[in-house]
Amino acid sequence: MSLIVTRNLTKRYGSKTALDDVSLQVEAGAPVALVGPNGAGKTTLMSLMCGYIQPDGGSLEILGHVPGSRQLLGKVCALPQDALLDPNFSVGEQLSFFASLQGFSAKDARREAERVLELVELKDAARHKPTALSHGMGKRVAIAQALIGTPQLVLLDEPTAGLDPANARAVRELISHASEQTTFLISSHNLEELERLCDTVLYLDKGKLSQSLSIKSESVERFLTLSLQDSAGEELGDKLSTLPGVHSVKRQHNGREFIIGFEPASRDYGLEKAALELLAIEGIRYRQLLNGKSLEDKLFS
Ligand SMILES: Nc1ncnc2c1ncn2[C@@H]1O[C@H](COP(=O)(O)OP(=O)(O)OP(=O)(O)O)[C@@H](O)[C@H]1O
Repeated sequence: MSLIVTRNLTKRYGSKTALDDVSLQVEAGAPVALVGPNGAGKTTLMSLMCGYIQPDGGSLEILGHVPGSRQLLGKVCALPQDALLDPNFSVGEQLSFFASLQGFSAKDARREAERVLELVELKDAARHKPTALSHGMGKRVAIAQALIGTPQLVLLDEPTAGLDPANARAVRELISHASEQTTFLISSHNLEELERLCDTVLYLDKGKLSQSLSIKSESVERFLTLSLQDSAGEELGDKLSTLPGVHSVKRQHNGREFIIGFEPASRDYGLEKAALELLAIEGIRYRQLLNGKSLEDKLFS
């Protein structure tokens, strides 16, 4: 059974249509990205999935049930963008309480709190009050809260917003790790991060699902993305076009990036070598040479 199915899902706030006829299907598995500009309807879609608000048209089912129904208790969890814990109780007490709300006995609830804190590598934080935690630790605790009871679907809104690179990486790693049991739907503006984590991207724009693409299924072999330290002119594009197997070169970001399309048959790393040799001859310094297009390019080119 599909994890999420929406058919012609529509939500209005007064005269504003926040979600417009959205039909999509998500299967359980690797994390799914939900992207789109500000006001595109991402939070609205997540709120509908949580059952916090009701649709005005169409249908939405999670694991075959209407959001908010008893059958989904403990199976769907959400980490809102600004999840807050009560400053008056210790982290362990609060997580045990949330576990008991899901039906765990008092003893099992304490164990479950310990288990999820261990998952986010914050076992020692159990006795601390939330005010004693750094922002990054607080975010990890909130994710631990979302993992109580090993739900089948966890909705994450900007899970690494405001985190330093080390904490952001820790959060990404724990999402990857927990993905073996739980499917994450991640709303974020950080495309680079989503690309690392997710297999599928849902792109909302002005309330409409304008694209749904599988990042992994697209052949990553047919493009190279060359990023330079400084910008280079069209001449570099012309020279790259003459390399064996190249069928297109797109210059972008004021000449700081070139997307090189090439024939899959020429996939023997010869092209990478030839491109790097060309840069060396031209005295052009590069930042990186990546296989495939960035998610940004896939969505917007
Ligand atoms: N409670 C509300 N009342 C009226 N309009 C709302 C309400 N919530 C959202 N909207 C409007 O619905 C549209 C979709 O908003 P939503 O918050 O779902 O977008 P979003 O994609 O999450 O945006 P962001 O990336 O800025 O968080 C916006 O135009 C927003 O102004």
